[in-house]
Amino acid sequence: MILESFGLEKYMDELTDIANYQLRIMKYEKPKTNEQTMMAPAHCDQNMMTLLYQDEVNGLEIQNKDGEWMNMKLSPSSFIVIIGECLSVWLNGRLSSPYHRVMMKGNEDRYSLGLFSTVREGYIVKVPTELVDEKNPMLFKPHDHEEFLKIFSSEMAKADFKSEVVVSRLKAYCSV
Ligand SMILES: O=C(O)CCC(=O)C(=O)O
Ligand SMILES: [Fe+2]
Repeated sequence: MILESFGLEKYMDELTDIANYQLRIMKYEKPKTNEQTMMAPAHCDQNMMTLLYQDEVNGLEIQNKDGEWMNMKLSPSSFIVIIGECLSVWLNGRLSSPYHRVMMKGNEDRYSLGLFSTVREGYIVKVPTELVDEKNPMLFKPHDHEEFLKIFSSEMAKADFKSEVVVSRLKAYCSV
């Protein structure tokens, strides 16, 4: 759908071939106090795309363009699709990657299921020429996403993750 909307259908096979998937089940234990508690700090996903499912215990919040946090109250049969920074870069910034976090209140544990798609090692993520013209200069240099992730995870391992703002790391890494 995204590729079609930008007239980039010819990249479908290439993006399918180079995709790597990781399925993760995440458990968030109920907060220890009655206060609204941040269980996953605000961040943008660094991968291509995330397909997310949360159980009846809500908690996912997405920031809108006005900077307000919106609680995603999804029906139990809904999935949410999150554009990752890597896809945003590949699209030369045409779509942005939403800033999101997990906030919880109450006395129930929360489970979510995420299918994270990324690109395989050695693949150079490069903005398609179709998205670059005089009005739309190339915003990002080609980059090896695995190389970026290695640097990113070592930075994250050293950082105090709870207070770290994980946003636009990739864009800073490969901006022109
Ligand atoms: O559990 C959730 O709803 C969100 C998890 C998330 O944002 C992530 O793992 O990147
Ligand atoms: Fe995320």
